[in-house]
Amino acid sequence: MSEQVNPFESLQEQIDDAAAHLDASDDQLERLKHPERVLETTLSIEDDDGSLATFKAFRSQFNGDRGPYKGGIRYHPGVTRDEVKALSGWMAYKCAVVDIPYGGGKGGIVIDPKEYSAVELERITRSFATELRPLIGPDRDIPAPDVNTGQREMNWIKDTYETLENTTAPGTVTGKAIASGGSEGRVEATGRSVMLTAREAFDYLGTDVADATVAVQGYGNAGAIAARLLDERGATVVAVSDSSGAVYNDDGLDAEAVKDHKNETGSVAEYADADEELSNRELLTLDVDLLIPAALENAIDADIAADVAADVIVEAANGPLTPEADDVLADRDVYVLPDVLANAGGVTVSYFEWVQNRRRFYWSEERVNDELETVIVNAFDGLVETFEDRDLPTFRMAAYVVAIRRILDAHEEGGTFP
Ligand SMILES: NC(=O)C1=CN([C@@H]2O[C@H](COP(=O)(O)OP(=O)(O)OC[C@H]3O[C@@H](n4cnc5c(N)ncnc54)[C@H](OP(=O)(O)O)[C@@H]3O)[C@@H](O)[C@H]2O)C=CC1
Ligand SMILES: O=C(O)CCC(=O)C(=O)O
Repeated sequence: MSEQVNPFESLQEQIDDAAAHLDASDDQLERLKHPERVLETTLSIEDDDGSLATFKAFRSQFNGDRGPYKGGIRYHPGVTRDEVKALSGWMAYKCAVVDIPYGGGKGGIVIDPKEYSAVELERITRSFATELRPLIGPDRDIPAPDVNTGQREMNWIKDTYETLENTTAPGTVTGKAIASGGSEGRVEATGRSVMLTAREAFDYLGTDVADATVAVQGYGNAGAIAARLLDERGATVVAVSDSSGAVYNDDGLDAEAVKDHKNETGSVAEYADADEELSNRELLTLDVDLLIPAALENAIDADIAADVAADVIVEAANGPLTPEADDVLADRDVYVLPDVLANAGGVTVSYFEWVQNRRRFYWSEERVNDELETVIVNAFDGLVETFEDRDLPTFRMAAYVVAIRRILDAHEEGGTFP
């Protein structure tokens, strides 16, 4: 991955590009290029050997014009302040694209969780939750899972918050286990919106995703579930990867069996039914119909973009293309369905979870999936309408035009507090 591209600068460049297509002043747009506030803190815990261990951690609250800040918490050694700021901005634009009543936030801890025991991770998470407590809450800022976090971490955050506040407030955090007030369908939601976006995109282009060959980079929550749902629809998933490598089978991989293999061994590598192992670059430049980057930012730079052979890219990850790669792919007429639409299923079902928590009334999985489909299809249709009516260069630009207008409208309606 190209280290030198700063995701926060990429986000700001995207807003600058959108400016040409918007009726908004420079000052209005400047406000939408920076977070409203960022918490930077150092967590310290006693590790299993009794020594002190410290970790840098961040929470960025980007924009709250449309509702409480909302977004995941990432555990990764590559987390930086600027990465978290960028991810919080993409959350604000994403929530506006799918028109759910949230602003954008994101958090992260600089840690490789694979190096710590479950007990240590619980201490670290509870320490972070304690630092976050004054900032979060069901009407302030609502964390959720991201890379290397899931139900377990969300349950710990909820429990810490509720204990310190002496209350029950399950809507303080989403992506919880069902027994802790989670929603049916949340675990699958991000992969489901990737599948729905791919389905709609192929339909728009006059083909059927069921006939598509697919490569997926990243085999965690977003990537593995998108692969499974596409496999179930009849698409042929020929290649998948994780941080240890990539596997390929010309006749198609069984997405669920690859996941079982990864659960057993920790990696997709050496999956028995693979014809061959590929490098990361080989996977990203495979001659497939659909490429799904589902790992981290900057996975595809201009150099790789020049060799991408897929017709359609659906961004499951946040910010997987550098701005230069975006330009190269637009010039080459590769259709890119942007992250702020394609992976918005996660935050959409988080919104459903929050609604259910507030009403203390829980929905069936069928209802969750139906309502998610309506949100994603409506957002897709709105984006296509803007793309065509305004003759915009990319779907990403259409998404920013829609989202920025919605955020500015909310801000203007709110008036000015001196
Ligand atoms: N979880 C969610 O609800 C949402 C997630 N997203 C975005 O989706 C992306 C993935 O998140 P998520 O699936 O939750 O995270 P996970 O931690 O569940 O999975 C991340 C996957 O990416 C793999 N990976 C990491 N580095 C590389 C690399 N260099 N090459 C190939 N694979 C790599 C990891 O490999 P390994 O398993 O070997 O570590 C893992 O399989 C992120 O951009 C996230 O922000 C967006 C919306 C919602
Ligand atoms: O579910 C959520 O609130 C946010 C998920 C997330 O972090 C993302 O969409 O990038």
